[in-house]
Amino acid sequence: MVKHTIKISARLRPTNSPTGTYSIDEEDNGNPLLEFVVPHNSADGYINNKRESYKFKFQKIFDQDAKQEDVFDIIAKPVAESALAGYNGTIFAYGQTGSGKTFTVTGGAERYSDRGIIPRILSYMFEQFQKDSSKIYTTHISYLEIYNECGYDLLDPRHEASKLEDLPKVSIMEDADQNIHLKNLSNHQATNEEESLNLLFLGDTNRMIAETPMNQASTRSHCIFTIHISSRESGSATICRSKLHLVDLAGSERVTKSGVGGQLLTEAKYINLSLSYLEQVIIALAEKNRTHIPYRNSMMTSVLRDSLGGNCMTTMIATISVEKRNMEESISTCRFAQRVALIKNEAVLNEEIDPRLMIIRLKKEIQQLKDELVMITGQQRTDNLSQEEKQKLEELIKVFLEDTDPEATLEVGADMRKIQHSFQRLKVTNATDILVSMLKKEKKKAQDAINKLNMENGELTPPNSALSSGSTPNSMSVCWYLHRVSLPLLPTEGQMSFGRQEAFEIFRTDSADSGTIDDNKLLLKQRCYKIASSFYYLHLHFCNTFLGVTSDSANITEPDQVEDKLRKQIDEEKKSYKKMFTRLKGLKTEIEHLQLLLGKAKMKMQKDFEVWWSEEATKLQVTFFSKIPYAYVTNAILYINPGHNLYPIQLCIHKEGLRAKITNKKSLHLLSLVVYTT
Ligand SMILES: Nc1ncnc2c1ncn2[C@@H]1O[C@H](COP(=O)(O)OP(=O)(O)OP(=O)(O)O)[C@@H](O)[C@H]1O
Repeated sequence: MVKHTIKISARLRPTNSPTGTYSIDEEDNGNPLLEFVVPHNSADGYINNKRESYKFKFQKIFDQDAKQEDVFDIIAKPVAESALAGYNGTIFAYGQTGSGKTFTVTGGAERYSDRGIIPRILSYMFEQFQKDSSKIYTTHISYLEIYNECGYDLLDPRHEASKLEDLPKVSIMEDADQNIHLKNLSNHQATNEEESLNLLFLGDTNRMIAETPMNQASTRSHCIFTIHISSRESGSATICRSKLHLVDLAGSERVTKSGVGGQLLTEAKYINLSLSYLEQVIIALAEKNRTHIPYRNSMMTSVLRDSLGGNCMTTMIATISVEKRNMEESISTCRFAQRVALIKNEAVLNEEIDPRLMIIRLKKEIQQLKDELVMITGQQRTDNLSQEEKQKLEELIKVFLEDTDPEATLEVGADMRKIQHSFQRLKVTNATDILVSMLKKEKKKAQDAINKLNMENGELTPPNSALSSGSTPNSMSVCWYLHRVSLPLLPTEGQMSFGRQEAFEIFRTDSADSGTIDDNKLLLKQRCYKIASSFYYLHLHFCNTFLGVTSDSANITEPDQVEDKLRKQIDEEKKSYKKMFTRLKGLKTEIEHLQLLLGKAKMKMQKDFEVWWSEEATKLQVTFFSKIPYAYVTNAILYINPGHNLYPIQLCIHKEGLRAKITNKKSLHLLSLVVYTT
């Protein structure tokens, strides 16, 4: 990774007109200063009558007599070299109309020596490709024009026959890794310098064709000529990919000063807007701790995102007209450059593995290793073990498993197939052991639970526990009551979504009312046991009494004595029955009351939950989703963490954006939001 700030240089356009006062001080520690001197209180109406001198530091200043060759050597060559080494690069020219941007980037039309940065870079690159026989280079070229915030492919062959407005527009697509892809922008392979220059001229011609006196696109559009380079050492699966953007921006003069109207005013507004967005991005990048950079505001900043504050070696050339009348714009251009100089970029080597070549290489390596193995062992190995080999191995494993010596080892030799087979076998054996022990544990747990239940309800549970044996007639009643008591508070499945149900469960446990509900449930359970056991005793007692009465009656001889005894017994039973009946009636009332209380608590909890649920949903919407335009969102999953597990909650898309509902404030944490964009 190479960290650096964007390099800035200035180029002054030669002129025969009267110039303002300016000077270049080369002596400032290798960073020359460009100074403009504006007369104090000038009658010419200069912009600022308070200051006289404006100084700007650059890495390099090219005076009026500078040659195209010098500009290439000092500015463009280092960027081209790093692009060849696999780093992205950008060179962009910024300045007012007529200050020499196109001359610097593309070149003058008259002399060969006036060739600009692009043809010189192409020439240099193909020369380097030829010199370096250790690598295979591939070059593709694209040429994009941005006019009135719309992108056009300057290499589209339909340019000749169609108006600019009728051509398909280039649009920006962004992938999951926020990489920019340009739809409708063609990429043309160039195998030599000539082909690449032809593409450059084709693009420039198309740019000119679109021009009319009213529509001088060259002045009012931004152009990005991109060279895509990929290189690979022969035999290597690693591919190096880099992009080199060469950018000729539209004139930077202000609308108010340009004195235009109609179509030209509209264009000027667009230019000003996109340059102002560029300025905003640059200001944001220069600010410390700024997290949001408004790249998406304009097409140009979106395309140049990597070049500004990203993975790129970037250089800016400020083209300056030193004519007296252009002083204001020149100072403004220099100010812009000073801000750009603060931006830090981190260029990384763009290497990737070609999977196709990697597979071929690995296959070759495997075959070599196999051959070596055959040579060493003297045995030709197949992919699978033979039947005989398997049988021998099984015997070895059996002996190993049966060996009680903890130090015992399993010797299968240096054969991966045998090692894998042995592991597989041991895994199966181990899994069976684990399953058996799990089953035993579960069985014990179940038995313990039954015993515990019996002990807890010992006084109420009848002898020969109805719960465990299920053999007495009363066990039915006990089970029925238990079942009724343990009815779930949650609405049934289907009434609530999975996430909502989970949320409600956690809300319920964390709720202040939850204790009361649980207490009531316990009480209700106890009452139910009581009523069930009372029924049981009543039943037993009745049977015993009846049996006692009938068995005793055989020994009684005196009818009136028998009658008396029976009457007394019946009276006793009546009393006892009445007592029991009153007790049961009380218990029934208590149970009914408890059930009502439970129902009420359940309703209150559900209501509280609904209020809290909608409050949280609104909060969440405001916090997380208000910034996501619904048009970009097709689907989203929110992961929440109730307790220890992750639960995805499906979100719904509404007209005004995304809506998500999230649960319990105490124990749920928002972990991540996955948004799939169109
Ligand atoms: N360094 C230079 N040497 C000689 N001629 C130059 C130089 N710079 C610019 N010119 C000439 O000045 C004129 C305007 O330059 P150019 O078209 O490059 O300006 P520009 O900034 O690209 O303007 P626009 O914003 O309209 O595209 C052209 O005729 C060009 O040849």
